[in-house]
Amino acid sequence: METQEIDHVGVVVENIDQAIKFYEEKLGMKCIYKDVLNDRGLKVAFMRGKEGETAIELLEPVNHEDMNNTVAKFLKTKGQGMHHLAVKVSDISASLKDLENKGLTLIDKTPRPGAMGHTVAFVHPKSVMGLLLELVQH
Ligand SMILES: C[C@@H](C(=O)O)C(=O)SCCNC(=O)CCNC(=O)[C@H](O)C(C)(C)COP(=O)(O)OP(=O)(O)OC[C@H]1O[C@@H](n2cnc3c(N)ncnc32)[C@H](O)[C@@H]1OP(=O)(O)O
Repeated sequence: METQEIDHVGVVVENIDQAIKFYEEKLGMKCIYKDVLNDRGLKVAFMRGKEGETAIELLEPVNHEDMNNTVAKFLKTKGQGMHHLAVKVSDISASLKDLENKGLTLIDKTPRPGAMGHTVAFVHPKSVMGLLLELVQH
């Protein structure tokens, strides 16, 4: 597969509204998108700098006690912080097939809808040197 660019870095936070305020006031970033993904049990917000295209995706679980929610589980066990790296690709299905052929472990065998109307799929951190990798196709 070919990575087009780093799309975003996922960061898990305790309180998304406080986090947005922090990124705006302390780091001078702008919130370009905010949503609640009810099917995923997640509140998400995308933050961007003045010139860059690469975003920070803030993630807060809707229900912090739901240990079936991977983000709630992450928050409980590891605390706030970096969660995943998302790279943009032009053909996500072909990229998944390529990674599988190269021996990487796919979490999502087929792409699914993600935030901002994009299509996404995750690759297991155990097969990416400890990094939870997300493929994104716009
Ligand atoms: C909206 C959408 C979008 O962008 O559009 C999103 O962002 S959704 C963002 C949220 N969705 C996702 O993250 C979906 C993909 N993620 C997953 O399916 C899960 O989080 C897994 C990565 C499979 C981990 O789940 P699991 O229940 O197995 O967790 P676990 O706590 O038992 O962890 C198993 C092993 O993986 C490691 N591990 C867990 N989460 C990790 C992470 N974020 N980065 C790196 N390593 C991680 C643990 O330390 C552990 O290693 P040891 O065994 O060495 O202790």
